[in-house]
Amino acid sequence: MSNGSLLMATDESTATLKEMRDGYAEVVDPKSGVSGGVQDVYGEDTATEDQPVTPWSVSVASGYSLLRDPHHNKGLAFSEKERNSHYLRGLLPPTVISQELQVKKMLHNIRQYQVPLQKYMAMMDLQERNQKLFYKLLIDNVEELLPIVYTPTVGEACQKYGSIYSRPQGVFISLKDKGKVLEVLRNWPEKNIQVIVVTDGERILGLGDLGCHGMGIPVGKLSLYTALGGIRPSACLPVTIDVGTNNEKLLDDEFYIGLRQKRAIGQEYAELLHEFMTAVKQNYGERILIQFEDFANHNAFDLLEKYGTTHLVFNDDIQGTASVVLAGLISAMKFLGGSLADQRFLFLGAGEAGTGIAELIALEISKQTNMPLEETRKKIWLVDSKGLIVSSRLESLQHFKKPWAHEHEPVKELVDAVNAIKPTILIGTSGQGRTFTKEVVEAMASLNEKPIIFSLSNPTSQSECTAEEAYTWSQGRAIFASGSPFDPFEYGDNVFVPGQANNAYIFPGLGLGLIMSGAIRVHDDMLLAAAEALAGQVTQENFDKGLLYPPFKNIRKISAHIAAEVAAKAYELGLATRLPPPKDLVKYAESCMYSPAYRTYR
Ligand SMILES: O=C([O-])CC(=O)C(=O)O
Ligand SMILES: [Mg+2]
Repeated sequence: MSNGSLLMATDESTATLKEMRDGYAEVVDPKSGVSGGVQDVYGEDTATEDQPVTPWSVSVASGYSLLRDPHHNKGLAFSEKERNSHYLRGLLPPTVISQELQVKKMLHNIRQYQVPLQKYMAMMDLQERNQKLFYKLLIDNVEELLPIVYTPTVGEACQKYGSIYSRPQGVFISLKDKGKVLEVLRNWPEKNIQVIVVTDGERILGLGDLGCHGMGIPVGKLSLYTALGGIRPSACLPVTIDVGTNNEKLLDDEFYIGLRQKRAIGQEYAELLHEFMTAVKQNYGERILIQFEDFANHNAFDLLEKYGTTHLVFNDDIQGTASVVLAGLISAMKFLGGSLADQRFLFLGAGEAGTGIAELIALEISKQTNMPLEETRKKIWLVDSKGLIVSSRLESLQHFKKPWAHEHEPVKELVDAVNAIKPTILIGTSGQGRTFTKEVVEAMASLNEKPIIFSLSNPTSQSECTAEEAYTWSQGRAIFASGSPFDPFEYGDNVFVPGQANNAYIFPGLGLGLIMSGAIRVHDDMLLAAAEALAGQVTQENFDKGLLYPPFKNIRKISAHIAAEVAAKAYELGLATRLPPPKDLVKYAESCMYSPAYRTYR
């Protein structure tokens, strides 16, 4: 499966070919010389528990097996010549069609489904059947299909993963594999992995602990690595680390696919994670990119800190989200006037996304103004489940919240915090739907001519408010963006197109930039560079429609620009190992991108 050659000449396959020849010799009747018959040639029927057989197969990508190999299958698009030379004659109906027509047909089929989850399943099915067609369809129709393979539908898919499960995707590493993680990785058919997205399923989007069913997230994120960032599918590895789940509903669910036990914590957890991190580097080398995704706060920050100095790691929820939000704010400043240093920021939610964004904004302002970070942080306030984070709470705060405990009276409710802090920018990263109430949005609108409101929690059900609510309650004055997509909304004479402030804008380009430069570490300056590159792609025309981000339909071009800036930063910081640097980084990024066009088989 790993390459285009027809025969995989591994030691194993040579051995099995020999067995096949031996087996064949037995069925030739020595007297008549006639072969055939009903003999159990390979001893499979007569095998017993103590008489094992070899489950061998010969990996020749032709004929029937070619049609079932998702990397090479082209379905009805196999040409006459290919059908002749690859033993496909008769295995396909006579018509030969183009990939374009196949895309048209699939899109038509997918549109027939009323239920998004059915569309998701049809897409997953296509990915398993014909990988190039899947990516061609996704790339050519990214705005329509992103909400299917990604948020919000992927959230529902994870919630129902056990019921819709048909074929395993990615690599599952559970507590049972302790001591054998390297072996597990070696079972994966592809050897040249460049990027891993890994979750432990404890905080899937804003949906909480979904345990092993979190696998939908690494699978979805990596589809975007390929579709949006052009990383080859064979270089992408989705991983779920199963240490149990504390979700009682799942533990009682007969279709649950994971370990039925409470989550391992402490040393047991740390040891499995460490074995994984070590095995990954041992198996794939120093330049393998590991993206942590949807870990709970208590592990996410620790893992990033622990492995940030030894591995090429990046936490999408902390750093990717931070970079995309900063990009939106940079473009808001460009069009509204003013600078980030003039703003007051209030967050609802002080977890990975909230504190990650806050820190990157503080860093950017510090770079822009030469003010020390401790000072720029004071422009940023966070509210968590206990209210405004203030210095009187310092003792009891988790470590990642401490930098945000400023001098202030305690304030319990968000709306009171809005009135007390008077933010110009309100950002929701709480994972709690409907927390930007009418009162909150109205308070923002009474304080600001153009209130900037970001409802970032995913999927749509967890969004702090809807686009309609933000525009209506602010009388059409809000500059709004959300983590999950909302349709354009008509208000008065205007149609507002809400921006999607989702890390999907950043991680594919960031990943491509890291990979193409051979970077060995992720640096905060690369996140700033990515944010600036993304903001640089927003036009006046986009902004006039209410968009703080460029449309997703141009995402490959956008990713190439982000990749180029990230790679440039990697070279500048001395963190790149692919030398010498290419002359034109944007062109180089584009030239590295995977194409879903069919190849012609000789
Ligand atoms: O997956 C998404 O849509 C964005 C994200 O990382 C999250 O919400 O955890
Ligand atoms: Mg995430």
